[in-house]
Amino acid sequence: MDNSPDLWLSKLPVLKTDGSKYDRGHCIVLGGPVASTGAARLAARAALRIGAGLVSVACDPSSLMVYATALEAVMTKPVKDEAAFAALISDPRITSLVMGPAAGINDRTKAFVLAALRAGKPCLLDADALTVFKDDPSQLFDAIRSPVLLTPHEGEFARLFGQVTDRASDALRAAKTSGAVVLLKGRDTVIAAPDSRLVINRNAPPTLATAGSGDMLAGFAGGLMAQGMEAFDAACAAAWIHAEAARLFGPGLISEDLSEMVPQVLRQLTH
Ligand SMILES: NC(=O)C1=CN([C@@H]2O[C@H](COP(=O)(O)OP(=O)(O)OC[C@H]3O[C@@H](n4cnc5c(N)ncnc54)[C@H](O)[C@@H]3O)[C@@H](O)[C@H]2O)[C@@H](O)CC1
Ligand SMILES: Nc1ncnc2c1ncn2[C@@H]1O[C@H](COP(=O)(O)OP(=O)(O)O)[C@@H](O)[C@H]1O
Repeated sequence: MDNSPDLWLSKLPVLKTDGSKYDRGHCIVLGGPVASTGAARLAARAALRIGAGLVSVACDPSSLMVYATALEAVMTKPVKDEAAFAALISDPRITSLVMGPAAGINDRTKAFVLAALRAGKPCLLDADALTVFKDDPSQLFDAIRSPVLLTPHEGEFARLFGQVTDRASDALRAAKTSGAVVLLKGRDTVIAAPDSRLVINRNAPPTLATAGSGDMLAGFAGGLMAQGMEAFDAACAAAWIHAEAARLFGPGLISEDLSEMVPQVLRQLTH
């Protein structure tokens, strides 16, 4: 089935007139090391723009100053180790986690992902949060119990599930194997659920082939999950909104522009 707003428009978060920011969810984005903070910052901004009430970047104390000076509405939380991270996300007001964009391919990222999955929070895993399991993908699949969305590009997909040959059937197989919703990125993005739901997103322009656009997509989907949207619906909505934002912006797009186009896309969708 092709993706369109008909599939998820009625499930987009609706604001309570007397609600507070806490009613709109709190998304935690895992920050990376000091030399590569951009990807998590893009994802955090995207999560905020799509409507999460609060967004925090959780990062090592050594990179805190970079995040703290570069971010305004997004908050920062220093977490020195896995125990500190587990304590942070145990707060019931934390409603989703986005992990992976430039997080680092190392044991720390792996331990934090496993801690997040143990906590049972809705999790979006992308980029390095997938690559860290390339030597033992079953360690990741065995840990998946909560609602999880995996958002690999074809290179990341191959590390966990093998080379892509048929995008739709490979994504479905991956969703069943992992127990997670799988969003396989590309010109046409395939979204597959373990219960065999399958949607193909076809409105993406080639201007999206630019560094960081996948990080923005992660933030959009994670931000919708923070507001209570189910992982599959959040993936479909995020993929469509991401592509529509790029289409409306037109030539010269850089990833930063995507979050700034969200108000226009949402206005068109909801009026
Ligand atoms: N501003 C930033 O800080 C940015 C940081 N990024 C981070 O940089 C790290 C490396 O990301 P990469 O995406 O380069 O991934 P990787 O370095 O993990 O993989 C790239 C390799 O995968 C293979 N591949 C196959 N299909 C591919 C496809 N459709 N797209 C890309 N590669 C494909 C290629 O062999 C390519 O060399 C990640 O942590 C990522 O989050 C990127 O997101 C770009 C922006
Ligand atoms: N040729 C293309 N046409 C349309 N969309 C594309 C094209 N190439 C990449 N994209 C989209 O751009 C995004 C790239 O994400 P990703 O590969 O993770 O990049 P990055 O790691 O730089 O963020 C994905 O959403 C993907 O679907």
